[in-house]
Amino acid sequence: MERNPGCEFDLSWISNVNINSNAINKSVESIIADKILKNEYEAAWLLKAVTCIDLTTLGGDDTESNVARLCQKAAQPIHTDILEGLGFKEDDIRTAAVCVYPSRVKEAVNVLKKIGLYGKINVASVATGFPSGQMPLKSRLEEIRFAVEEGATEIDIVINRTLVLTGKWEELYQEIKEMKEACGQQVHMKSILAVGELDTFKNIYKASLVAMMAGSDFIKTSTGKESVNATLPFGLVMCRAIKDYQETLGYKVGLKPAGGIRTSKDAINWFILVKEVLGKDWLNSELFRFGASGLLGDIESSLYSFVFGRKAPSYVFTMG
Ligand SMILES: O=C[C@H](O)COP(=O)(O)O
Repeated sequence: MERNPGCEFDLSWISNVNINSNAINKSVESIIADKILKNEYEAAWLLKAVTCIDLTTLGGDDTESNVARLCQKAAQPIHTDILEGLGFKEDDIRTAAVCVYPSRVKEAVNVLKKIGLYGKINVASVATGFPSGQMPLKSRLEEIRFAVEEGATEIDIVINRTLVLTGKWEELYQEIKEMKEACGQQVHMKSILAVGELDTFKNIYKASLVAMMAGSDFIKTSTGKESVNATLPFGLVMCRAIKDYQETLGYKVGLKPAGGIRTSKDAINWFILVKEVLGKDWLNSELFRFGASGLLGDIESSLYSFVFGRKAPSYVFTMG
């Protein structure tokens, strides 16, 4: 798949945007309503969801050992007995990435290299003054370069919300473009819009387009640290921007909902939304990720119930 190279900044594209909030909320309700999946389809979707997870730890108390555990869990996210019950082998399923702070990147890289999975499981790093983005541009760019040098294969930048809220769209474009350049050719860039702080659906749509014009490989809803994070209405607005961008320029940009996604039901609802609005092409880790620290446990527990026909005992799952 050809990656999004971005395009020139085009103010006229974002100038005449109108979004009806009620219509967005109603559309989400109708897209999600009545979609009852058969159990076996649900199990298949949940396994697919696991392969789309950026398994995340972004705590002030992160250490080398919990990063190592995160990487082990990313390598074997689902208990072997459950996988066997579903007809899979131990190493068939792994998460798309682990996601850590820049200072923890090298530790993740070392663990993944040791178990032979560096390059198969991505190492994503948040950067650019995560979560607020309120740092001088120079240090935000420096942070990207540091994470890349440490071995990050994906960078999750946070956009400067001040520029959105004051309508400085071209400046926003320039900043994100510089961030993309700092990532280099190989490393994929996800742009976190922090939608819960952008005030209006219109701003979310515009920020999505600007981030794509500046060359983002993915647009991501949230840092997980805002008071409102990944909601389906925000997701619908971002999906529509992705679709408009693809219809206009021909490039497919990925979506990463992140923040507060905790349950199997949440994961399935996101898949339904993306499938309905963007189509099946988006239902894989090249174009879709869940940023989540706590989703995996619930998915594993749902799959356990599917395979063994009873609720999982609490001692079975220890993390994620
Ligand atoms: O980028 C990922 C988010 O920080 C994860 O948020 P979460 O801890 O609410 O799952």
